Amino acid sequence: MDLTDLLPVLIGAPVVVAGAVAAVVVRRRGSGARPPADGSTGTSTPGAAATVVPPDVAVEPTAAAAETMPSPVAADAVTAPPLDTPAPTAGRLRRLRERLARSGSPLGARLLTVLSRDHLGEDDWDELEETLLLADIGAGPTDELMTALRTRVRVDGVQDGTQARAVLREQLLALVDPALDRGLRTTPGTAEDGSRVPAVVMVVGVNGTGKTTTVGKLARVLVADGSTVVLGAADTFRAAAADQLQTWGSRVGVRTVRSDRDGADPAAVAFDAVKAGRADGADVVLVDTAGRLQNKTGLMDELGKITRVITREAPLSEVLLVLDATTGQNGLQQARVFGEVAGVTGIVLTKLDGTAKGGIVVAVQRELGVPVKLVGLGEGPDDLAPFDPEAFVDGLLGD
Ligand SMILES: Nc1nc2c(ncn2[C@@H]2O[C@H](COP(=O)(O)OP(=O)(O)OP(=O)(O)O)[C@@H](O)[C@H]2O)c(=O)[nH]1
Repeated sequence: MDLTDLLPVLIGAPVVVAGAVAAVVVRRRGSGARPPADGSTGTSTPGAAATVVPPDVAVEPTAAAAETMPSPVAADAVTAPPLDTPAPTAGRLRRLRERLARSGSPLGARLLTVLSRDHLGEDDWDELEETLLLADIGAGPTDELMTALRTRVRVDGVQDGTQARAVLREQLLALVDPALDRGLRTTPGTAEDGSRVPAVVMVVGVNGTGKTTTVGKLARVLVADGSTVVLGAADTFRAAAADQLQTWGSRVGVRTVRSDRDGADPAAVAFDAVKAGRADGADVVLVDTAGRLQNKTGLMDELGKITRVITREAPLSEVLLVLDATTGQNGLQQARVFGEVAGVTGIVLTKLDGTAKGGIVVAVQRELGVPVKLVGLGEGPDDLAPFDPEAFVDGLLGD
């Protein structure tokens, strides 16, 4: 599958050719490296509930920004570092798939080794089952796959490695479910009064799973495709999270709405972000949230409040749950809780590069009944890819 197949799936918008993207997004090529640690590229106003932080470019402030910014934005532009150019998406897909193939090969290789044996005895079937369970596919899907494989082997026989691969590919693909709608809803909508409202994507999940990083990477993808984006730093629990987000944004010319105080009301920041996005005519507002809530009631209260205030300005288009693929059963437990409290519409599975347990994709989709839409495959700024079932299964099996 190539870029033209992929991008509409990711953002539900027309594909923009690379040259046009560059023209829209980038003034100058940057290093492409990870965001700097200081995040100190914008201005902020003490005392305000939330501050609109301009990107490092001479962008006209929005009405909301103008209320809160103490000095003209253009002053920053003189000394601002150059903007990044997000990696070309065509090359990115190939690179990420190769990485997936490397990380997933233990699963695919082990399965294929067993399945290619001459006569499959019970020990071989046990080995297959164990391999699937160890890869975090989950008990139910493992049973299904075992039954399907046994049937295929009995009916058709598996003569050689090529045939074994074809059978396995078909069955794994069925488990991952290519029919699920994995498109991200990032198209602006219309308010009751007929005015244009941005698509609002809220990102939730336990701390450390990669939420802020994912919001930053996603902003790059959207910007690269020609969308205008505003970020909302509603993870007010950890002060550094707002700095981190602001840094991601400023690298691609995206403004961040944040609070200047630790522990500020996340709902107020989220509201201000959506309001700024609306005033700004942005296409998408991405809202980062905190995940450090001790119990389910607290989580429900906080996410419920954020959702309520956001929807006063614009409906929520997506609630993306970020899960760390390396956490296995813990991740599934988290998924269950967030699924109950947050109305999750899609899953982002991060750190797939750090595990051979790609089977978690299947388990988590089953657990929540919503599709994996994006996968994180590294710490680099462009290591986020739309989840593509065929590429994923091919990655697991190795090309
Ligand atoms: N290897 C790898 N690392 C990742 C990936 N995504 C995120 N990370 C790393 O995971 C760590 C945590 O990421 P954050 O984005 O800060 O996590 P968070 O969920 O926002 O955490 P809090 O702000 O504490 O709630 C960082 O070191 C990221 O670089 C990925 O796909 N692969």
